[in-house]
Amino acid sequence: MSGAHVCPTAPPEEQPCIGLIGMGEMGGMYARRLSEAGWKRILVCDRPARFEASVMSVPGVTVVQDGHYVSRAADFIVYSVEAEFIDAVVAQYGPSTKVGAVVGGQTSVKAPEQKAFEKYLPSDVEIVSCHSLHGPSVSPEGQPLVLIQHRASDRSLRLVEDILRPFGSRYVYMAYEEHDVVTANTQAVTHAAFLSMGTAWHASLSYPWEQGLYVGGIETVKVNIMLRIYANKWHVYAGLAILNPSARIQIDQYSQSCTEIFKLMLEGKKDALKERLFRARDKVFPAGGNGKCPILLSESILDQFTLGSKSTSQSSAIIKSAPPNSHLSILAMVDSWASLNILPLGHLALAATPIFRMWIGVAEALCRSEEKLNRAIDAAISDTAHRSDDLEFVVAARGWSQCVSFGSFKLYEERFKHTAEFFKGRFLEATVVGGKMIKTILDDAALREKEGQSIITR
Ligand SMILES: NC(=O)C1=CN([C@@H]2O[C@H](COP(=O)(O)OP(=O)(O)OC[C@H]3O[C@@H](n4cnc5c(N)ncnc54)[C@H](OP(=O)(O)O)[C@@H]3O)[C@@H](O)[C@H]2O)C=CC1
Ligand SMILES: O=C(O)C(=O)Cc1ccc(O)cc1
Repeated sequence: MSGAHVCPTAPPEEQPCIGLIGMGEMGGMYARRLSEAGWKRILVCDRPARFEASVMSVPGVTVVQDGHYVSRAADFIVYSVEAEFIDAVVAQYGPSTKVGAVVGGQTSVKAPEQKAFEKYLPSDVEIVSCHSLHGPSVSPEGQPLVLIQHRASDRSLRLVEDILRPFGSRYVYMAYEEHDVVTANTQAVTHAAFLSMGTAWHASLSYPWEQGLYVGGIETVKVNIMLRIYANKWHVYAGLAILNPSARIQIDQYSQSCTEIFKLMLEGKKDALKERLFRARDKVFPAGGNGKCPILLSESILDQFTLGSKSTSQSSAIIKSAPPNSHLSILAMVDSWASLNILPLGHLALAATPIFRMWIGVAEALCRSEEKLNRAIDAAISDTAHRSDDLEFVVAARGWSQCVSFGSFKLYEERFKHTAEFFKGRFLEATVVGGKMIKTILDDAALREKEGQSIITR
């Protein structure tokens, strides 16, 4: 390719050839969006055994047998495969990469990807990696897209920027190492919390929002996101938890924080609990802070996204009668960040995934309100309505932490799929309602950011 900018309105012969290896959720989303943008030379493949099944009639997209056919022809190649397999896949196809091509990967954890690229890509191939910080069903417009100029000229970085520009994402430039620290800070504990919620509710054999528990306001966010995560691919969460060393430490601390807080609850040590949680609150959400407040919509708007509710009047009656919650999952998250001196609020502007944006919004809404925080602490000490769920939650958080520390993909897969199976019948509603909730929250945040108000107090 010449050094000039490339653009999808150019004649096909002047366009770069774009290669995608791995045609699952993210590879498929990239293929469709690149085609919609007008790119006309897109070569894609999945596993050779799926060649026939992968054939699609998307303008500009040609499905080929395997990664060799992609690698030898494409000017920019994105590997969108499981992090667990990136080494094996790059070992297989990397040496076939066209001289002078640029290679990147979509993996959520970059250490194994970097190692594989450095090991197997010929030295005349450049590396500009990427990572769309959102799931495949979220529009990339306005979302962060990490670009990593690792072993590459500015010209190659520009080629990748030009190719991905039609997504309308916001480029965030990072080094490989920084990527893994930032994504651990934003995703590790966030996912551990939702996975543990699912495991705990599954252990109780209940869909609590259908019985008047965990409904309305921030409870609605918990349920919707838990279901959203279990509806996604297990290996996405396994990869970023098991293969990112910073993530492991944080998931372990999360489980520790859950246990210690729960012990204070059982012992009725209200002063100690209060002192610990307020200290954590002050560290993670400092007074005055950056003048910004949570991304979260008002509780009444969130109420609209309650799952399983028959009518608005019925659901508001349920919400009013719902017992107060200790919010162990949220408070343990804030406590674990404070214990590890992590300030994830700082990543909000640059590198927040939609789920992290909402979840830290929930935590901030709880922590910045003395009244809400005191109510959660009172409930933790005196109200036993949620105690058995909290116990299950502590056990679940410990289980996930052990699973990650053992580094077992097999165990992770079994735990994940076992619980996903239990919630399967609720995924459709959660995808529709949760999708609307995410869109409403993100649109609201974007609007306010545009208006220069930044994030809210309402
Ligand atoms: N889903 C998400 O929310 C996000 C995921 N990511 C990252 O993107 C990557 C892909 O994730 P996602 O698309 O969700 O996962 P999928 O499982 O949907 O897609 C991965 C695809 O790659 C295929 N594959 C595996 N080995 C090969 C091979 N040798 N040649 C060609 N294809 C192969 C897989 O086949 P098989 O199933 O048979 O193994 C599968 O079809 C992961 O690293 C993930 O961490 C990043 C951002 C968001
Ligand atoms: O927003 C989240 O945390 C998600 O669960 C979706 C997701 C998963 C993996 C990524 O690498 C990026 C985004």
